Formats: sequence, structure tokens, C-alpha cells
Amino acid sequence: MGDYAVKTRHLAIELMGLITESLGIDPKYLETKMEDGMQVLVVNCYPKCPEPHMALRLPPHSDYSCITIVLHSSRGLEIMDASDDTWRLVPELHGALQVHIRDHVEVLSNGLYKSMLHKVTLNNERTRVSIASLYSLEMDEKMATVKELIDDEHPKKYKESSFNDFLDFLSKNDITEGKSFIESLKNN
Ligand SMILES: O=C(O)CCC(=O)C(=O)O
Ligand SMILES: [Fe+2]
Repeated sequence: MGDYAVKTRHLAIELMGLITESLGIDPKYLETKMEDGMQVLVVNCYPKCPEPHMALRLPPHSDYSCITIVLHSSRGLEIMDASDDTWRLVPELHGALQVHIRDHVEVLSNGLYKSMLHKVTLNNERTRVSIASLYSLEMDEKMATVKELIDDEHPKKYKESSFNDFLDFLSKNDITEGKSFIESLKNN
């Protein structure tokens, strides 16, 4: 697990470099902040269930902060296709890693990248295990929109925020009732 954590961390920093480069800015723009940032590994176990529709599962949410890298044992993850508001099941690709774009990349890119709404459903055939590696900046480091992406035609769409701001939001709002941190960051 230690080796996996180290390698996915390097991958996450490299991917953030590619994302910033794709926005037309220096690939090293966030490198130091990512290196000083936080990594959390979450192991999720979704037991097989005779009545999956009756069970508590992972409700729809977008992930806070930069990116998540997920390795999963079988199908179950669904993502919202915003083009037609339909849930799509992520296919089972053995050995493949999934990368979720998270709220902070939506803020960074002024909405050019969208934070992915996703959920996990249970099934009655087998237990599913996933390992999610989550990458954030430091607790009080604010993520703001790249200033080169803001002009008269493209006004700043989001307020800046830190991980601590997210924890503050969580303590005051129930995300299982559909309250979303990224929505709270949008300028009117
Ligand atoms: O189990 C999965 O595939 C995704 C887990 C997830 O979305 C999360 O931990 O935030
Ligand atoms: Fe998630």
C-alpha cells in the first residue's frame, strides 16, 4: 500500500501539471503547492446486497479539492453525463485507474473543467472494493481561478476556498440532502 500511495501521489502531481498546461499556463504552476499538499487514501467496501435498491450506498456527490485517483475491483461507480442528465455506469476495466476531476479544478479553470458528479450503487452478486486516493492543497491554502483565464468576456465565476473552508461548509450543511460545496462557491 505504501508503494501504491507514493506512486499515485507522483501521478497526481504529474496529472495536475498536464491540466494546468492544457489551460495554457506553466505545468509547474501548482507543483510546489501540490507537493506541500495533502493526500488521503480511502478504502471503500460495498458488500453484496440482496436488495441493492433498499441499501444505503454512496450518494451522489462531487469530490472536494483537486483530483481523485480510484482503483476498483468491479463495476458500481456511476457518473452523471451533464449533456443529457443521465447516470452512466463506468465499465469494468481491470488494472485501470480512474481520475476524477474535483471541485478545485473547476475553480482553477473557471469552469472549463467540470467537477464530476458521481455515486456508487450496490449489487447482489459480489462485494466491491475501491481505493480512492485524494489530493488537496494544504488546509489553509486557497485555490483561486487562474487570472489569465479571466477577462471581460470570461468573468470570474467562483470564489476562492481552502480545505478548511470545505470543512466549515460540511459542518453547516447536509451534503446527503443535495447541498453542494461547488455550488456554494459560484458567483451569482
Ligand atoms: O468507490 C468508488 O468508486 C468511488 C469512491 C468515491 O467516490 C469517494 O471515495 O469519494
Ligand atoms: Fe467521490
